[in-house]
Formats: sequence, C-alpha cells, structure tokens
Amino acid sequence: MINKLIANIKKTGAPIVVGLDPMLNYIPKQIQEAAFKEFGETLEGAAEAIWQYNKGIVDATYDLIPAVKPQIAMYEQFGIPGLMAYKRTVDYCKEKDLVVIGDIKRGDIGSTSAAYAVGHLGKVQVGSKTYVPFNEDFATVNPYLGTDGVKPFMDVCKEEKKGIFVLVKTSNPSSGEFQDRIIEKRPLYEWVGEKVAKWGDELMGDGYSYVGAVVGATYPEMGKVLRKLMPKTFILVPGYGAQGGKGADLVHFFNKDGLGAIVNSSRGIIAAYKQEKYAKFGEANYADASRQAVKDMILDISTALENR
Ligand SMILES: O=C(O)c1cc(=O)[nH]c(=O)n1[C@@H]1O[C@H](COP(=O)(O)O)[C@@H](O)[C@H]1O
Repeated sequence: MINKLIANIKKTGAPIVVGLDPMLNYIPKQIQEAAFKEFGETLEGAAEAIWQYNKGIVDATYDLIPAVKPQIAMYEQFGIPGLMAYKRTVDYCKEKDLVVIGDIKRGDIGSTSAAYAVGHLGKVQVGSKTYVPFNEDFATVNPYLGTDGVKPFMDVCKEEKKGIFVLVKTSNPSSGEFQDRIIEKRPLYEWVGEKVAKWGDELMGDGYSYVGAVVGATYPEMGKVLRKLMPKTFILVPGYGAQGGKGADLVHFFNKDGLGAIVNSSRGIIAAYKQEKYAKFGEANYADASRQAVKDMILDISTALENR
C-alpha cells in the first residue's frame, strides 16, 4: 500500500490527503433536511447526511487527490449507523481508487491490538468463513504501549501489504506535555521517531516503509529533525489549514525526491464553503468549494517545494 500511495501521489502530483471528518454543523441544510425527511432526526438520519455529504466531496475531488483520511470519531459519535456511514465511505473511496487512511488511533496490549489490526486492516475468521471487516489501507496507531502494542499491526500489515502511521509528534497545543519531555538528553518524540524507523526497516516497500509516522505541521522545526532521523519513513502531516499550518512550514517534512510526506487537511477542505475566501460558492455548492480548496492547497505546497 505504501507503493500504491506513492504511485497515487506521483499520478496526481499532489502530496495531500483530504480528511473526511464530517460534523453535522458543516453539512449543508438541504442535505440534512433530505436525510431527516427519510430517516427522521435519528442516528440513522445523521449517518445518511454524513454519507451524502462525503459522497459529494469525494465526487468533486477524487481525480485531484491520492488519498483520504476518514476520522472514525466523527462517525462513531453517531453509534452503529455512524460506523456504517464510515464503512460506506471507506468502500466508496476505494472504488474511486483512493488510498484510505483510517484515522482510528488505536494501540493496546498485544492481544487487543491484534483484534484492532484484524478488524481494520486484516481478515477475521468466523467458523469456516473469512471476512474483511473495515478494509482501510492504512491505520493510525498510538505507540504509548510500546513494541508489543504496535507489532500486531505490523504483523497484519506484512500479511496484507497494508500500512500504519504511528503518532510521533502530534499537532495539538498540548502535545509537548509528554512528547517533548527530555529523556537522556533527547525529547521523547525523537526516541519514538527512532523506534518507528527501526520498526519500519522490517517492513520496507520500494524506498519507503509500510510503517509511517505522524508529525504535526504545527511543529516544523521538529519535523525537520524527524525527517533526518527517519529517512525511509513516510510522514503523515496533519495540522495544515484549520490548525494554522501553511505550505512554507512543510518543506522540511519532504525528502529531496519530493516524496516522504503527505499533508492532511480536513475542515479546511470539507468545510471550505464556510470560509470567506470560498463564500462565493454558497452552501449548496459546498463540493465545488472543496475542489477549489484542494487545488489551492496543492498549489501552496508545490510552490513552497519549488522555492525551497
Ligand atoms: O493522526 C492524525 O491524523 C492527527 C494527528 C495529529 O497530530 N493531529 C491531528 O489533527 N490529527 C487528525 O487530523 C485531522 C485534522 O483536522 P483539521 O484540523 O480539521 O484539518 C483530525 O482528524 C485529527 O484527528
């Protein structure tokens, strides 16, 4: 899957990922009303609205982008119907040849991680039958429990040729509280980054590993250090747009080959029509606003990379 991600990035010339993080208050009124008319103001109604909204965005952008990152929390809050909308979104994006990064941020003791890995990236056995429950291409993984919490994901990745992105330095304001703590003269995120690179050596694709890292766009200097520490690690870079990250901040996340990083924007793309810059599209044309925001993001990043 890392090879497919790279192929898709080369095909589109766009090292970006659209974050599908739907919230009801971003969903245009006419979509909500149609869903509620059919299903009532219920969890099913919310799930239908989410699905229709996502479909509009995917249809308007899939030819420009290599990948999407649905954030499972946004679906899970609507219970089982929400999870069904998540699965429907995953399947639809795969039909459109997009790489799907399931933003599930899991990680637990070994046996529990194994169940998460099977459910999201692998196959589950039921008697004599085998099922592929969620079928994302990548999953985000929290490494706080250490190697035995991450290994089960790697085992499934090896079998399925899928991948993970392990949290190394997150984009949020409090991320330094633990991640920047100095241990034996180095911040914790460097120790984690080094470990991610080691795990990655065991699972190499063509030039890059199936084991990637997450490093926030909001910490560009740390991104620069981590890029050098993990040369064969693909970095998922969230924090662009709504959290303040800009193209110019991102250049050091990339290797000289122009690869090695993929930048996520969620609200900045899916709720673009709410920004003044894209207000002219209007609520009904939210998907066209998202397409324009994708084009602008690609231009911003490619211009920064050309000028570095
Ligand atoms: O793993 C992630 O994707 C992630 C890690 C991180 O450090 N920061 C971060 O924002 N994310 C996710 O990236 C998305 C960012 O959304 P926007 O701020 O709307 O672009 C959300 O789905 C977050 O859960």
